Amino acid sequence: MAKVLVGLSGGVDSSAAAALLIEQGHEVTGAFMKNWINAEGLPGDCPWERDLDDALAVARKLGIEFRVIDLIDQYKARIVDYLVEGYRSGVTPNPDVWCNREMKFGVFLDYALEQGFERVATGHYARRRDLATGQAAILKGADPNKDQSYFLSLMTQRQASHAWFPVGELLKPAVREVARRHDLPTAGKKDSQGICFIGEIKMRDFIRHYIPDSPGDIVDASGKKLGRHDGLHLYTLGQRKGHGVASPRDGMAYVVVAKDLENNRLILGWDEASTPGLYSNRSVIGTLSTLNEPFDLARRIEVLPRYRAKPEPCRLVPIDGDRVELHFDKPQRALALGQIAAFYEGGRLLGGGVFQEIG
Ligand SMILES: Nc1ncnc2c1ncn2[C@@H]1O[C@H](COP(=O)(O)OP(=O)(O)OP(=O)(O)O)[C@@H](O)[C@H]1O
Repeated sequence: MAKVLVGLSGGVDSSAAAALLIEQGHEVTGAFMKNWINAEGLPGDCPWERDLDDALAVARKLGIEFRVIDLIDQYKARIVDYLVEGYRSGVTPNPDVWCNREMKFGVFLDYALEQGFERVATGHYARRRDLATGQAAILKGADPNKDQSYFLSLMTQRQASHAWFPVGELLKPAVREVARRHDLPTAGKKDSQGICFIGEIKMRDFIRHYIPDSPGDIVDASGKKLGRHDGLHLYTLGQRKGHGVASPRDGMAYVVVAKDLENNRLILGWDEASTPGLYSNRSVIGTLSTLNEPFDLARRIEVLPRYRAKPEPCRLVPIDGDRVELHFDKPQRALALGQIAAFYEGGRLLGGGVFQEIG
């Protein structure tokens, strides 16, 4: 039996995680992290109060202690600032990955350990295993449609050793069944959308609140003007929609192939393999983080260059400290600076890093 602090988000997954731990005989406390309360009134729905009510109702139903932990300042410093800085500098940040490392298994885990808990559990779809070496490994979740191990790819061994993911062993329908069995008010609640904690606020509205528009020209590779953009930070490499330029070629879309930061120009090209800049089979990965041991470079591994991507065979070559060269077997479309690469061997998560150079 262990003393566990469960992150109750007010969703069905974390509710079921708490119920499963109780069934297994652990001493469970629930906690809601108050990270983002939309104090600045951004447009969109930020349902944190509803989520807090739901989390409290679940804890009551399960008969467990419930705490609300105010992490607003830490969330601002560790996630919001990172997000805004990333967009300001023209890269594509991934707040969900950083949130696990910095918040749920960062500040929240530190709080839990200080308070005498041995573990932090969440409703992530991932599996944790004890290795013969005494270390903890993270595997993909049992439900291939829900696997969230990608978001855990920057976690450290210390963090993983204190983590539990009870619903990761189950398929989603079975998770809802656990919630129904315990008559939890979240059993039928629909899955949340939007970025970590910011609820249903659209990323574009979020960015616009912090970074003023900076309009400029949209051009093709030859420099011919195709239209106007609102600011380079509002576009992502490979983006097909939202740039407002209709393609004159049947069945062939215009996509974002580059950002010319110096001249504030957005460059579009055809969505095909021969378009310069759109496909690449080499990149530099920085902030490399490994879960169990440094990568054995002789081994063939796979990488997810983004969430829900297909695993791609790849090879790593060390550069220095926490940087490696990543070579894909096949050229990849629209790799974006700032995004996270998650490395796997079969179903096991090896670690991850940040795209720092492409091509
Ligand atoms: N505000 C929060 N307070 C406490 N824990 C949280 C909070 N937000 C997320 N978590 C924890 O992190 C897990 C993954 O978060 P994510 O936002 O991906 O939720 P989810 O997959 O929609 O799960 P859920 O159905 O539990 O909301 C949650 O299952 C929960 O354990």
